[in-house]
Parts: sequence; structure tokens; C-alpha cells
Amino acid sequence: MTERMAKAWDNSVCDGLYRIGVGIVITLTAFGLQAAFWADLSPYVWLPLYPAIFFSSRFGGFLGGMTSTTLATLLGWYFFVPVRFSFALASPSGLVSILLFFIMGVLLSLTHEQLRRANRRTADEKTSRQTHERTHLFIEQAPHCIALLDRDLRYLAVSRRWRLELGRGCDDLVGRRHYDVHPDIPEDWKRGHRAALAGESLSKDEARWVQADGTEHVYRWVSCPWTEQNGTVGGIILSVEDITADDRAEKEARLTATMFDHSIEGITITDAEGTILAVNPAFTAITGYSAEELIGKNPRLLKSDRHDTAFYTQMFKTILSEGYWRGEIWNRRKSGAIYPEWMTISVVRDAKGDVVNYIGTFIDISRAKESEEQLFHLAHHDPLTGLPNRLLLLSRVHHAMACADRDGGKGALLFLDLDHFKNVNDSLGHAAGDELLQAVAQRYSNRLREADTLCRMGGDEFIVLLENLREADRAADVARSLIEELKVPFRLSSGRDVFIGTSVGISIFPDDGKDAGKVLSCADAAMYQAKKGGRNTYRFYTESLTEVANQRVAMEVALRQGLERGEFLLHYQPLIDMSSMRPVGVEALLRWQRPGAGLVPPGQFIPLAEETGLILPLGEFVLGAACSQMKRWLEAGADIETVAVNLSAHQFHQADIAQRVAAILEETGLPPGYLELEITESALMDFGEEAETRLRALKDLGLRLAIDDFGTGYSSLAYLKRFPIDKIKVDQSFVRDIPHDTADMEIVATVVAMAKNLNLQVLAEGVETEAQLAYLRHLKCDAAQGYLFSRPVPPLEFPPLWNAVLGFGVV
Ligand SMILES: Nc1nc2c(ncn2[C@@H]2O[C@H](COP(=O)(O)O[C@H]3[C@@H](O)[C@H](n4cnc5c(=O)[nH]c(N)nc54)O[C@@H]3COP(=O)(O)O)[C@@H](O)[C@H]2O)c(=O)[nH]1
Repeated sequence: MTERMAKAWDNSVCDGLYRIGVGIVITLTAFGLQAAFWADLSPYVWLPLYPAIFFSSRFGGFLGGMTSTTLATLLGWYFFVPVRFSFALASPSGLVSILLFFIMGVLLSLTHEQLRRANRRTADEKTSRQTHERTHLFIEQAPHCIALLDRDLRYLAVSRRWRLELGRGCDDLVGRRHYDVHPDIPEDWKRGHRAALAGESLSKDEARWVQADGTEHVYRWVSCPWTEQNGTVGGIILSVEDITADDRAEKEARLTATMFDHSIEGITITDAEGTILAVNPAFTAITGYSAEELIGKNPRLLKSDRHDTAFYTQMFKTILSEGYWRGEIWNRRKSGAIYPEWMTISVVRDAKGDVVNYIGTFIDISRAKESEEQLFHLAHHDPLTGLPNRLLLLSRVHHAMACADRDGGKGALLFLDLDHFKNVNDSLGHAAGDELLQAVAQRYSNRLREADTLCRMGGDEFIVLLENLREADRAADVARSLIEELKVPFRLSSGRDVFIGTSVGISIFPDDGKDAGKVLSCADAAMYQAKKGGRNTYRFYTESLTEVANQRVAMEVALRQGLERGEFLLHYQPLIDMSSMRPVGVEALLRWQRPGAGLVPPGQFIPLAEETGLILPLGEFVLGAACSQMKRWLEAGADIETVAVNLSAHQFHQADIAQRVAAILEETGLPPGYLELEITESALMDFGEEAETRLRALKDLGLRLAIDDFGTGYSSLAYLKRFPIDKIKVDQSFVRDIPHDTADMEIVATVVAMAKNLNLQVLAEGVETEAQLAYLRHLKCDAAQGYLFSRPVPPLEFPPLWNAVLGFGVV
């Protein structure tokens, strides 16, 4: 007997015993009641027992009813039918009543049993119907696509989801082959179907399937066999679930996890209370804490003491109101070192809007900060000396001026410019110049207070910013001490000693100006005054300097206009040959016929023309005018050897000066041998090595070259030998005090002797007296120039003697 059968047997035995029990209990109860109350009610003695049979069959079915009928019959027979207490048949009527009772009992029991079975059938049918309906509902409304297929894989039934996915109705599918409806079913799916048809209980897998519309979907499919009543496989049940969204979500989750693990950003996730739930490896690498050390802790563990409570309060306020906070924050590593992070903290809320997590992502920006600081340093400091540069100075001046304005205090700017630094650069080379600048910066720094700012503006210019100045005299003290500091010569690495001085211009703020640019230009102007005042000294800025600056601006405008309007002209001064005492040449000297100002001497405008670059067009004008004049004189038959023209440093430094001079000579038609170019000693020295090349290019044109103002510059006698020059002009400052200044006389004697030795012509400038002339003749100086012979004059005013001697015509 199978377990199921045994269980059924047990159930039916129990059921039978229960029914019999019901019949006995109800019958005995009814009999007891009747015995107690209705024992004398004969002939209705059976009547009260009918309800017992009724209820017994009602609750116990046929078996209960028959138990009750039998028991009641026997009890009635024994107790109520005469002769009582015996089963003897008293009379036929008694027998009839017994029989009748029994038959009635049987009928009642049968009837009830029938009713009971009918009820049960109805209930079973109802249950079965409901079950069927629910099963149908279950399949029909299942969230997956479910289909029942026969052995040929024809649809027997499909769930609504299946139909929806396909966009087809039941009629369209039922009876058709699955593979006809889906001809592109992947092969491994088909394998699953075959396995199910072969009786394999369950095949399942996931697969991608590009649908007809080109969209790729991911499906999880399951196939299993279903069996007929006789146990044979009737077909398969297919269940297909579109898990594209889940797949995507899973991929995203995987991606997120990968990002979390491999991100170079540190990531931390906390719960709503701020307890750390997870940290990624980058977090560990940056902070030095392992995940185990942090999980369950609060991120305040990482706090540095760089930020106050207000900072964190504001941060959380922002997180909650904006949903995130982003900014720079300083935290502490496990090692204790504090470092800057660029951090974003975002809040994660659930559907109800409650905070569930905080996510913090950050990068360690300590490197970037360092680079930023380096860049800031580079942008604000001079690479040679390491001092603040102009940019930083201006920002500090702005700040100092704002403080002075607020506190009613004062400050000063000292503009320092090294004297003749260019000479060092040109003669000793740029490396030596750089070394000197570094040493100068060091010496200046030594003399200044921590609070003072020393900056290098570029070249040989330095600025000192003095703040909180109680009195202007303090600025003068500083200027004096800085000048003093440079008095000791600098020993360069080459072993050479260099002497250098500095000129200092001082401006006071807010007295001299209320903006940095103005105060700086005031200091600059004052520095120029210091230079003019003999160098190696200092000057305060005064209003009169502004006046001078304004005049300079006005003069620059006038100079430009003068050039355009042809207000410039040339005067000529004779050059006297000492042996014949005849004029052998003339020097062309520029004059400006400025309207309303008369004849302006060059000393008043040449320096400005040099500064502004106007000297270039002016110089070309002089050269052209002098050559044309000389050409005219020659054509008129004048007996003259040279026209001397001053060539400014600016002109000489022009790369194409030789071409320009050649062009003018060609234009004017003057043979080059008649032209003498005078170049000052300082213009040559300022040009360093290039000077020689440039001179040779000019000399190659066939003209003559003279060194002007000889003895005033940073003389290097070596160049006299190298340079292709024809003449030196002894500066008039050495001639002026002859015969009273023996030192000057010695110098002139030495220069003349040296020129002779080098086979150069020598001319003395500024000869005003007979005594000077006599001395120069005694020295056998070749030539002379000076008021003793003639002042510079316009050609039309040449003295008659000249004309007689030189044969000048009025041209
Ligand atoms: N680049 C150019 N410079 C020029 C040009 N023209 C002149 N200058 C330079 O201007 C400076 C002043 O020149 P100027 O006022 O003309 O003075 C010259 C003479 O007048 C003056 N001189 C001549 N003799 C005497 C004298 O006996 N006593 C005395 N006190 N002064 C005298 O000397 C100046 C000529 O000097 P130099 O050129 O060195 O021969 C001056 O530096 C000019 O060079 C120009 O066109 N371009």
C-alpha cells in the first residue's frame, strides 16, 4: 500500500468512526431526553427519535444516519414496545411501528447522504471552477511571457504578456508553430526546447536577442516539459522574461562598483547619521586608513583643525538645501599630515525625500596646490633674483595704500636704478651682469626690514615699498643706507671687482598720489632727477617734477609737429686745421626754430628725441640736409674737405644704419669721402662687441669716422686700436680749463700723444681762448673747433673771411 493510499485509508477510517460516533451520541442524547420526558407518550414513542436520525444523518451522512436508525430502533424496541425490556414481538402493530421506524430511518439517512453528496459535488465543482479560473488568471496575468506548446511546438495557450510582447492576439498565435512566429530564435534556445521535449525537467539561460526593430533585448528563458495524463511528454512550457532593464541595472551596478573600486577619487558612503558604510581603495590610498578602520566610524575622524564649526555648519546647510556641497577642504591623513582636498558631498534621498546616504568624493589636491603656489611664485617673482616682480609689487602697493588710507598713515616707494649698469653688461657680459644684479639684490635685502618689500622691476631697476612710515625722512634714511651698501665693490666669481652706484627716486603716498601707478611714476621721475643730480644719490618727488614731465609731454608733441612742419634747420661750425689755421671742414649742428620759442638749442630737445625715438627721423633729416648742403657747396667750388654729422646712439644701433647712410649719400649725390660721422664714445661702448661690426659697415661705404666727446665715457682704450676710426675729438670739458687745470692739460696731452701713436687724427673741441689754442698747437693737435674761430652759424651768415678762405658761395 502506498503511503498515499494508507493516508486515504486512515482518513476514511477516522471519518467512519466519526460518523458512527455522531450517530451514537445524538441518538443516545435524544433517547435519554425521551426517557426522561416522554416515556409515557406512547403511541408517539418513536416520534422524538426521528430528530436524532435526522441530525445524525445530517452531520454523519448515511453511516451516521444508519448508526442512529439501528441504535434508535433497538432501543425503542427494547424499551418502549410492549413487552418492555425485551426484544419480543408484542403485537403486529408494534412490529409494524418498529419496521416503519427503521425504514423511515433508512430513508432519512439515504436522503441526507444524497443531499450531502450533492452539496459536496457542488462545492467541489465550485472549487474546481475557481481553481481553473485562478490558474487561468495566474497564467494569463503572469508578469512573464508564458506559453504552452505541444510537441510540434505549436502554441496551445499564451499568456497575455506574451501576446503583448508580440503584439498579436490569441487567435493569431494558438495553433501556429513557435519557430514560424519567431524564425530568428537563437540556436541555444532551440537546444533548450529540444531538451525539454526529451523530458529534461528544466532548461534555462539568458540571451541577447536583437529584435526586428533593431533593439537589443536581454531575455531570461525557461523551458520545461508538460506531461499528458498517461505520463508522456505532451509538449513544453516556455517562460520568457525580458530582463533588459535588470541587465542594464546590473551592468550599471557592476560599472558603479568598478568605478568605486578603481576610481582615482576617494569615495566614502555614509548612512543618514553619517556613519561610514563603505570607502573605496583610493580613499584608503589617500587617507592611509583601511576600510576596516573606517567602516562604522564618523568621517569627523578625518577632520583637520583648519576649519571652524561655522564652516562645517554652513557645509551641511548647503548639502541639505542644495543637495550637494563642493569645495576645498583640509583633512588629516592617518599619518597626521593635513592636506587639501577638492570634495563633493552629495545627499541621497529615498522616494519619500528622507536622507538615506551621503556620498563624499574627493581628490587630493596637495600636488595641484603646490604647482599652483609655484605658478603663483613664478608669476609674481623675478626668476633671476627671486624678488617680487612688478605684478606682486603693484598688488602690495595697492594693499599698502588701502591700509594707509584707512589708518591715515603714509608709505613710500623708492625707485632704485643702478648707475652705468649697462657698461658692466656690455663690457663683462650678461652672465656677469646677472651675477651683479643678484648680489645687489642681496645687499639691498640685507639693509631692509622684514616688513619692507624689495622688488625687481626688470633690468637694473629695483623698487622698495616702505609701509607704516612715520615720517618721510625715514625713506631718505633707507635710500642713503641702500646707496651706502653699494659703495663696497662687488667681487664677481670671475675674480673681478665691480664698482656700481645707484640713483634713488622717492615718492610718498598718499601725498604724491592716490593710486599705485601714479606713485610709481612719481618715484620714477624722482629717480631721473637723482640721475641728473650726479647719480649715486636720491631725490624726493616734488610737484615741480610733474611740471617737468608735463613739459616733456608738450615738447614731444611739439617735436613731432616740428618735424612735420619743417621747423628744424642746421647751423655749421668750422673745423680748423692747426698747421694751416684754415677751416678744412664744418660740423653740422641741429637747431629747432620753434614757433613762439625762438631758436631752441639741441641740448634742450635731443635727449627727449632720443628717449622717444624721434631722433631717428630727426637724424635722417640732419644727414640728408648736411649732405645736400655739402654737395651744393662742392658744386659751387668750395675748398672744403669734410662735413661732420653727429650720429646718435639710437641711429648707430639701427641694424641697417649703413644702408640708410648709403641711401642718403646716393640720394644727395655726395661722394662718401666728404662725409664724417661723429659717434660718441658712450654710444660705442653701450653697443659692446657689435660696435666694431657696425663701424666697419659704415667705414666700408668710404666715409670717415670720428669718436665724439672722447674721454667722457666708460673708456676702453683697447677699442681705439680695433675700431676703424679716423679721428678722435677731445671733449671740450678737458679743454675748458686750459691753461689753469694741469690735470686736464695732462689728459689732453696724453690723448693727443696716444692719437698720434695710433695714427689717428685728433681734434680739440671748445677752443675759446688763444691760450688754449697755443697749448694745443704746442701739443701738435691736428685740429680745433670752438667759439674762438666761430660759433655755429647758418650757411648764409658765414663770416666773409670764411667765404674768402674757403671759397663758399652763397648757396
Ligand atoms: N645726434 C645729434 N646731436 C646733435 C646734433 N646737433 C647737435 N647735437 C648735439 O647736441 C649737443 C649740443 O650741441 P650744440 O648746442 O650745437 O653745441 C655744439 C657747439 O655749439 C658747442 N661748441 C662748439 N664750440 C664751443 C665752444 O668754444 N665753447 C662751448 N661752450 N661750446 C662750443 O659744442 C657742441 C658740439 O659738440 P660736438 O657735437 O660734441 O662736437 C652736442 O652734444 C651735439 O653733439 C645732431 O644733429 N644730431
